Amino acid sequence: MPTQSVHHTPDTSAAVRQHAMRALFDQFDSLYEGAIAVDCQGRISWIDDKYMSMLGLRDPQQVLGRDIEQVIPNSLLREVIRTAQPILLDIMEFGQQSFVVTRLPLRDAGGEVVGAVGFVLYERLAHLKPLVAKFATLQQELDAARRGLAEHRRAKYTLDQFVGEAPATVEIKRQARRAAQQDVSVLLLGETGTGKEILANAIHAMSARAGAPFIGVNMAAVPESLLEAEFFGVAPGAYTGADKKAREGKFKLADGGTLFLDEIGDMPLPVQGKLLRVLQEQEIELLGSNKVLKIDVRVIAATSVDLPALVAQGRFRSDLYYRLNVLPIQLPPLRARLADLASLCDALLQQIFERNGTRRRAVTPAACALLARYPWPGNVRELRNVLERACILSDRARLDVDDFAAMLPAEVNADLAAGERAMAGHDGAGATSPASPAVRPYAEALAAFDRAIVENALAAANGNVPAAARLLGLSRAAMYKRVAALSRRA
Ligand SMILES: Nc1ncnc2c1ncn2[C@@H]1O[C@H](COP(=O)(O)OP(=O)(O)OP(=O)(O)O)[C@@H](O)[C@H]1O
Repeated sequence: MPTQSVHHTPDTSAAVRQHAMRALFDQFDSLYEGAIAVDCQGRISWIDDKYMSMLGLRDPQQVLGRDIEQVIPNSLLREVIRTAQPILLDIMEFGQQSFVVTRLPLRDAGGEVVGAVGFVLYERLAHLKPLVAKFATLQQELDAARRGLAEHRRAKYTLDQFVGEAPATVEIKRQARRAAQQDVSVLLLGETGTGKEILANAIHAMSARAGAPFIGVNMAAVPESLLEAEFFGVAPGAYTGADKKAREGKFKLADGGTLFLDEIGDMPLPVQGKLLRVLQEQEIELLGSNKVLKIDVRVIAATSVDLPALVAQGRFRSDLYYRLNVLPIQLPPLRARLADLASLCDALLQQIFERNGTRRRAVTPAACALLARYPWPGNVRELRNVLERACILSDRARLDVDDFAAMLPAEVNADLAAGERAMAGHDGAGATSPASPAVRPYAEALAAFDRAIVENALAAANGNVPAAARLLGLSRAAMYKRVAALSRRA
């Protein structure tokens, strides 16, 4: 078949184009729900009646001349002017509604962008409905994920979860309540596993910041090279080859809430300087940009090391130490509040029961007496580990002395046996005999305990230090320090 071609003169082309434009405009006029135009500075220059009624406005004078974002916060008309490019199809949120919109730049006779016009096409285009429905589902999923994340960032613990009634524990709780009422830095001091993180959570949960996030960073767990990015965030494309997207730092995530800095003694000196500046100025600078962000964060720091000693050695900045040490709270080790042992066992066994779903256990008074003879270098965390292991190894509902004996150093059991013999008068030398093998100078006995505990754990872990640290509920750093100290003493 011969192909037929139609030739148009320039005159007929222009006429067809004009006709098509008119038809398109007539069609378009009945299709859109509202239209708005802005000038080249993003100020509203025109709005039609339909858009006015969608926005609940009566008089155009209420909006004419105002910045577009003041009336339609999510408008991208300014972006259209900046790029001189249309956004042909988009979904724009307005309050609870989602509008399907199209945005076009407006040009003058010379082609210069002099403004932009936006149309709302919502629902008139039936084939967009599945897209809108999909968008609504995704939006709901995103909202749910955001709620979940916010929930996750709330404080996990309250003061009720800080178990104990010993006078020292009651005093700590009193200090925590006071700290919650004051919006100042708090420094929690205490050996590993004494409950510093629980207390930090509880202070946040009782403070005016309770509705905002509680964000924790453990200085010992983040490699030094990543700490700054972790804290302050990264600007988009800050590094070549790195994430092109911006990454929010912990300070930004904690904005309005509390930032918990665990093991602050492990913070490298350069980061200490930056932290001090942030605390003083309450603003952060994203890595890879000179953009400064205002933030409002309360810091609770914690340490298990002697910070003044680090200051004296030049490993911790004294100005930062004073800045953090506004309100210090000293958490005593478990061995100094043995009156809490029974209620701690009870609460921890309840937690283990809830988590593992096995039978609910208790500890006999005799077993509690045995546990009280152990100095607990890993404190409550170690107690929890020991109870958890006993629950795995024993079938008894009431855990007894022999359920724990194998887990504790021989010295603890020997002391108990000697004590029992002495009480029963079977050692031939009388209950108060000074020659009893169990009695020796406190420091010497403690050192022997320490050695036995570490050796015991190392043997159980086949010499693997991190595994032994886990068994004892100690941090790896704390365990390495103990092993080094023992080999120095040996
Ligand atoms: N008073 C307490 N009541 C109940 N549980 C406690 C208490 N103190 C500590 N724990 C438990 O012991 C474990 C260690 O507590 P936490 O992490 O708060 O200690 P920490 O002092 O922050 O330790 P680290 O210095 O090693 O980070 C957690 O499982 C916690 O639930």
